[in-house]
Amino acid sequence: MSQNKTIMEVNQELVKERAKCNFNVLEVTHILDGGEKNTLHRKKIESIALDEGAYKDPIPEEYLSPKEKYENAVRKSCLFCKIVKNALTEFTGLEHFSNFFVLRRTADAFFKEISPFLLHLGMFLPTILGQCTTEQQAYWLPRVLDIQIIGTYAQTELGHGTFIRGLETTATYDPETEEFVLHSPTLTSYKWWAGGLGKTVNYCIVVAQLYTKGVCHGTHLFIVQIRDEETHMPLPGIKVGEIGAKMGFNTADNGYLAFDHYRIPRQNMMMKNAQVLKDGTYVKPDSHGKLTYGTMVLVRVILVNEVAFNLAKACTIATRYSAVRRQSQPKPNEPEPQILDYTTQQHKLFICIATAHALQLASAWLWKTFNAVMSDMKKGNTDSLPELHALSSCLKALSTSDVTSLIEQCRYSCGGHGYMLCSGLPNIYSFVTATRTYEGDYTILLLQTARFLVKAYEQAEAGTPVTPTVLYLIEFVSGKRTPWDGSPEGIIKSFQEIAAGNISSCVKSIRNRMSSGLSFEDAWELTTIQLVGAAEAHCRAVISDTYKKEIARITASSSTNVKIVMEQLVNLYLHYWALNRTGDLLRYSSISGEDVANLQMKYEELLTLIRPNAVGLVDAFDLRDEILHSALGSYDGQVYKRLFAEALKSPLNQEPVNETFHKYLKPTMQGKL
Ligand SMILES: CCCCCCCC/C=C\CCCC(=O)SCCNC(=O)CCNC(=O)[C@H](O)C(C)(C)COP(=O)(O)OP(=O)(O)OC[C@H]1O[C@@H](n2cnc3c(N)ncnc32)[C@H](O)[C@@H]1OP(=O)(O)O
Ligand SMILES: Cc1cc2nc3c(=O)[nH]c(=O)nc-3n(C[C@H](O)[C@H](O)[C@H](O)COP(=O)(O)OP(=O)(O)OC[C@H]3O[C@@H](n4cnc5c(N)ncnc54)[C@H](O)[C@@H]3O)c2cc1C
Repeated sequence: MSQNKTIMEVNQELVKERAKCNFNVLEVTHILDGGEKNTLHRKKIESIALDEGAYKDPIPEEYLSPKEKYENAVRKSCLFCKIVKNALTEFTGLEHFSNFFVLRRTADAFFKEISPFLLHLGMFLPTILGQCTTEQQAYWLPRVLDIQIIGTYAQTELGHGTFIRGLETTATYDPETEEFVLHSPTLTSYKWWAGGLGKTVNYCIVVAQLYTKGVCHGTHLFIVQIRDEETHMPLPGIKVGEIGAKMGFNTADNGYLAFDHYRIPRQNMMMKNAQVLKDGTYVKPDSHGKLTYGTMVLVRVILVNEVAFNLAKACTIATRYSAVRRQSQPKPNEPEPQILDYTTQQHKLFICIATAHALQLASAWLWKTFNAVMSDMKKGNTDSLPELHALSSCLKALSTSDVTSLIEQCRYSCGGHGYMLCSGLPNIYSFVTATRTYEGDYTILLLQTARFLVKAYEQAEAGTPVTPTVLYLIEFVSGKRTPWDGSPEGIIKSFQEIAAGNISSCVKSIRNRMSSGLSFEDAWELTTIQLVGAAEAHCRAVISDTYKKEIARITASSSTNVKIVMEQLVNLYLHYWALNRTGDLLRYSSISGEDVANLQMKYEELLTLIRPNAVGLVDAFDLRDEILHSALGSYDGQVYKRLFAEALKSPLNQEPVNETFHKYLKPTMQGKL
């Protein structure tokens, strides 16, 4: 286990916990990394980036002013890139993204909040890979990968984020000069939010309404230089700045951008899908109308992995702390128990461990699906894009929403100390809660999935084939039901029945509303609460099914105890969500009140079974202390020593008496103010 260089003796509570663990921790680490080779590769990159301690801050980030925080984050972004440059240049295509995940994870040691370069690697680079022609890539990629230029992705405007078709920035083609003229006609058309735009980047992908020969062809993507490469001054015709203080992301210099008839060369339109020829002729993409939305789909896929990783961090912190912390005295004359021994604490934490596994595996599966669809699309086949869009939308929505709640649950589980910034939990929370909004708001994305589900339901009714993730609809419309048996497979089946039942209810509501005279749009609108519920139920069934199948596949050759503990976590996940949805189960499956009571008993048994392995399970995430940034969650469990050491760093503790005593307190207390 690679750990922080500032070694303290390991707390005896954790020594005992580790001795109790009955499975091979490294074996589980390999499962989570996708194989031993990946673990070794990850550790190598972590070692290159972290062993020399370059991530360390002279002054803790939280005590810096906003400007100093930003400057420190830029310094460390450059340092990080310098250190991992070789790994960066391996990004020759999307298939090398495993490196990308490792680098993203390692970078957390450098940033308690966010790197101002996040969008350069997270969106600028992937958009160039996904939206540029081969010739354009040959021009831009070396500059991007070598960090000769730094870019971001500016789509959202002050007036519109969700509704992309409503964006107001225009790009009007001028055949005389073979240039596009970018313009921001209103205040609401100002680009708003792009990470790194405020002060860091000199290039930017801009999403704008394309006009040529007097016709608007909808939104397209353009690469735009916004700052001088030597002086970094905004170029004439560009208004750019930072949008101000936020709940998190404060080192990401999210920015605004406006254009005053700003000209860019024709070649700067990203032309993989649609083109504008020299004379202004527009060439439409011949396959799918939403290909310019490709980066959003990719980043939604990536975000499932991202939040799984953040949940792993949060539950590592909270579980280790709960093993060290003792509180209350339920039995007289006995020692105070470790808080991890309280069943309610196990209820708060073990679902977090199981969810981190479930989402990690679902994200790996989604990643494979994404690559398969991309490879089909290279051959001109876009048939599976709607299913990928529906899947990536609901998985992004549900994973970010679940993880946001569970991270907050981890903080609650650490009592008062969880509220300290040095616990690490507030920073993890403020980062993850934003993921629920950006790259497609929760409700919006579930409604996109619902569109797909309603269509799939109609196909199933009509007897036409449906895609793999909605096959369960065929059984449902044929009236076949599986009797409740309480097995893991049975629970998954019942989740599918809940999803199918919910979709069927939505379809009925829409049809009833339309037959009473409403338009489709109005009937749909009035049904949206149910539609969101149906998409959520579908996604829960997909995650549960994938989690169970992937664990069975991956652990087929694992040692017995690893198999057992992994299966316990799968069952815990299934029981937790079944109990959470008893209303739906009673409505759509054959479960009885007694079955619900049995489900509860089984759930509580699982908590007891998992308890001795809890610390081993979070150790298996193999998160270096430098990445955790937590006084509560470090590998050595020296919670109190670390909390006190953090308190001593407070600027208020650098002098015995603060000057406000002489200025205000003393005069007030002496009645002289
Ligand atoms: C390891 C790296 C770490 C993390 C990575 C980086 C993180 C960086 C941090 C922050 C980055 C934040 C970046 C951003 O937020 S960028 C801005 C993102 N914005 C959004 O996501 C906006 C959300 N809105 C939309 O996606 C769409 O506008 C919409 C809501 C889906 C509606 O679009 P539109 O009005 O054009 O479409 P319709 O509703 O009319 O639908 C028409 C049909 O098209 C289908 N559709 C829609 N989108 C897609 C798609 N992406 N792919 C395929 N198909 C799509 C839709 O379902 C309709 O189909 P139908 O068959 O029903 O007609
Ligand atoms: C930290 C952070 C970083 C970001 N980084 C970037 C970036 O780098 N680049 C970029 O371009 N953008 C970025 N964004 C912007 C982000 O993508 C948008 O904020 C997001 O897509 C939501 O859009 P909105 O803000 O317009 O919300 P709105 O659409 O105004 O949503 C407000 C509310 O209205 C509801 N609503 C809206 N439309 C409907 C509907 N049709 N039906 C039902 N309910 C609806 C939503 O569900 C939500 O509850 C970032 C945002 C954040 C918070």
